[in-house]
Amino acid sequence: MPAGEGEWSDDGELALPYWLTSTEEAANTTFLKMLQRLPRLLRSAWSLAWQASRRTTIAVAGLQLAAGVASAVGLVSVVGVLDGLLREGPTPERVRAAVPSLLLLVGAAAVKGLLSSAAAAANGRLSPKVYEAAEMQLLELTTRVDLSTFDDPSWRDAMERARDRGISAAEQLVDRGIELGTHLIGLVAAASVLAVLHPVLLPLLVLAVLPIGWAAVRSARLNHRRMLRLIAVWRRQRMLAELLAAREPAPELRAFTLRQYVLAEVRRLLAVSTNEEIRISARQVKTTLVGTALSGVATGLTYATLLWLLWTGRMELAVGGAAAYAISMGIGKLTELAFSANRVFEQGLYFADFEGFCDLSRERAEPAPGQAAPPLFHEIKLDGVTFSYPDAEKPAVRDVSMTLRRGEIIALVGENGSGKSTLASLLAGLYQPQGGTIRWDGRDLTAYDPDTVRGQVAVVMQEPTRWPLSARSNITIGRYERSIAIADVLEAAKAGDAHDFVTELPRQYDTLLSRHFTDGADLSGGQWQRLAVSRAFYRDAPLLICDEPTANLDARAEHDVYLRLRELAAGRTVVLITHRMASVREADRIYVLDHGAVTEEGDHETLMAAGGTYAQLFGLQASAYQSAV
Ligand SMILES: Nc1ncnc2c1ncn2[C@@H]1O[C@H](COP(=O)(O)OP(=O)(O)OP(=O)(O)O)[C@@H](O)[C@H]1O
Repeated sequence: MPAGEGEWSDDGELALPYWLTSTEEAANTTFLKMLQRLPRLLRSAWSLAWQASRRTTIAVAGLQLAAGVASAVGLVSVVGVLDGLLREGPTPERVRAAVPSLLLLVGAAAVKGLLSSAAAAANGRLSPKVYEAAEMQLLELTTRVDLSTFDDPSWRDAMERARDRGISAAEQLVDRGIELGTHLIGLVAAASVLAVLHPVLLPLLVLAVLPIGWAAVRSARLNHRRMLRLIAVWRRQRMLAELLAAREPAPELRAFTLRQYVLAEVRRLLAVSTNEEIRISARQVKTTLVGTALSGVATGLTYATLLWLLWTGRMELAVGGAAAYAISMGIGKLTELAFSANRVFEQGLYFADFEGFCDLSRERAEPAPGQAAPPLFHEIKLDGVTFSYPDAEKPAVRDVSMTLRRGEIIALVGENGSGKSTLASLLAGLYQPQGGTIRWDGRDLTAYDPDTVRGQVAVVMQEPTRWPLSARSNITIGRYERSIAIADVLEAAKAGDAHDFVTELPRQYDTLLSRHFTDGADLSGGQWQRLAVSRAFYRDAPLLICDEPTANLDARAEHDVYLRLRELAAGRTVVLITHRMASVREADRIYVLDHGAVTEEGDHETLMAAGGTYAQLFGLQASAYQSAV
């Protein structure tokens, strides 16, 4: 904050954080729109089940529907029993008349019991498979989108929604779809009986259940809207909660006595979601109350009509008894149907999020032209390359032209945020430029399958990922598909200066590098970096990009790595990003970046003689060293 200009106010964020407003898209889905989409969603969920296991899907659907039919037969036979017992005549005769229906009832109940158990067993196998298929589909699409999509917050929100509820919704939708079908069969049975007994009872029955259905659907939509509104809050709260519980930030949290600050932020976020949940829950209770009251009135009306029919002699008592039973069964079935339709509707909303995310990710998937990049190249040429991150106002790299030849070491220097890492990512084929071209031996990179381009590049990232694998795997994942020769692993480890400390680990190369597991070990920042350098050596690619490979290294290790880089550069192209000016001295060509553009270019002597930014930066570091001695 500029001195003397007051204090930053964070009231704005406390009132309505900017990351909350992005979720204001909240539930534009109307009931009718959703109803139209439901058949398609049910189809997609079923196709996931189909992919997961055809036989189990057929078994589950067949058994459940057969159980539904058995239950319907049971219902009809109860009516037969009542009809037999309540008819006029001597009691033994009435009992005899009821026996066939009674036997049918018992048989149907037994068959239904068997079928339901078999269906439950089959479903027990199908559900986890659907979950697995949905999870795999999500991960496959997530890892196929181009890297810049990860910088797009709306895509990440969509991913969060899909992960949070969407995957389980796929599983649920399959289950609920079957349930809906089963209840539909039961309802058809009850309704047919009623229609036969007296047609006027049927519409009254529907009237009794409509309010419950309305309340259930409204309540489901309230829930879904709540999720849409809160998803960004949950995401942030989870991120902070994970930071509070993770090992890596634990020292900084304590060193800066940040505990109270972060806890207060988590509390604030939890309060936002708790208040919203309480608000929604109150609205849901009101909705259910209205639905149940209206339904009660309509049920009363139905029974009143039945009494009226009996009173006026329009219906016989025997039929009246059966009708009373059918009404009660019908209301039961209709209520079940309304609830399972509601569950389908609710899960459909979440599954629509899953489908939406999958569609979005398919749109953002990297184009993969069939042609493979050449295994070797002589020249990489950038021509007017420009790149902006999603939603960024200014390009991170603008109008950059440069040529990199085989055997050269090229250095990129510049202040923080000047675009060096972004340019390196473009060179590595991680991002596609929005303007200009990157050519390998005259061929535009976009003509090649991006994975095959990356296959020719080894990158040492600024913050290498700390893979929770063994030390050996941390090196060999550089070319995981290659069969592992011990000599190659040792050579790469020695080249990256990792061999010595790895041999001091409790299980040497087999040591698991994660403190989260028993017998796991953790490394220092510099040791992780040495492993990353070894991984890049092991990858043995014609283009090596080192984004501050020595930031965490001690002076001797740094010196050794640069010596080896020189050796490695023979026959390869090395791009080096570093703030240590002494290390770039040896580069064949140095590019100075400022606000994404190249402002100076040449070897060390040329740039020193030019007396520009490079000479200034170099002079600053050299004088710092000199004054220190
Ligand atoms: N993932 C991202 N999403 C949005 N903007 C980004 C992202 N990464 C970098 N930027 C922005 O792009 C610009 C260039 O960043 P870049 O990381 O390329 O700079 P750099 O020169 O490598 O910096 P440093 O020396 O600090 O590593 C910066 O303004 C930065 O804020």
